[in-house]
Amino acid sequence: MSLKNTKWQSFESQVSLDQAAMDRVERLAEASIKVRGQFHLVLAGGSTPKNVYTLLKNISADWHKWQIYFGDERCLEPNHQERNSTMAFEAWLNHVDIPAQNIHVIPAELGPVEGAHLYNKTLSQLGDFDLVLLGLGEDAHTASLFPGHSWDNSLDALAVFDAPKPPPLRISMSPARLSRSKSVLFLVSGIEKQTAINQWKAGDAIPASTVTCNDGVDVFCFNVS
Ligand SMILES: O=C1O[C@H](COP(=O)(O)O)[C@@H](O)[C@H](O)[C@H]1O
Repeated sequence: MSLKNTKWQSFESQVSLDQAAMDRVERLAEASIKVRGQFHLVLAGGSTPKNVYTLLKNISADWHKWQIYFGDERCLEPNHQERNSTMAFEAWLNHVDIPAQNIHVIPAELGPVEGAHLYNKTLSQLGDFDLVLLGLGEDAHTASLFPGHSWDNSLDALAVFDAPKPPPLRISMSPARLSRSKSVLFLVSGIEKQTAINQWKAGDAIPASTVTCNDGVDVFCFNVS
């Protein structure tokens, strides 16, 4: 995507980044619920968003109007500690009143092919998201879109077989599906991600830069510049 359309914001501390991200989610939820009666949010996995999710469990929100999706999942048993959904449930979703049927977990325990097939069915009935949260790996991957892989952008959910970061079997939303959102927000913390940020800012074709948004992609950074 055009770098001009990427809005970089640096924070002085992890706490201030987490607070700003929580505020952004809360504000967009209120706005979406006001306009369309619902808020469709895609969650990032990994470790970076965990504090934001922990903060979100304490806000006051119209939880029944939230719909939750996952940008990617690792093909492991339900409740496995390495699953992205397990982290989100433990940090946040188990503690608020979002109805279970509004939380659309990727059925990754079925394996990449069957799981992606079923998640494609879930997503095919759906319009655009209101907010997509994403992270950035040291190798510049986002969701489970890894450098050197190719993606079928005609699909919403993709089977991933050879992720270089364990586990190798995963399911990911495609760049096209992640780009179907009113807002996109990346959360990036840690000096180990500096190389990936340099590549992104240099305009290299990295997975993170395949996700676009009409209103521009926001990138919240701490400890990278
Ligand atoms: O494996 C994954 O990694 C990325 C980055 O994770 P982080 O621990 O560096 O924050 C994450 O965005 C993705 O959802 C996850 O599956």
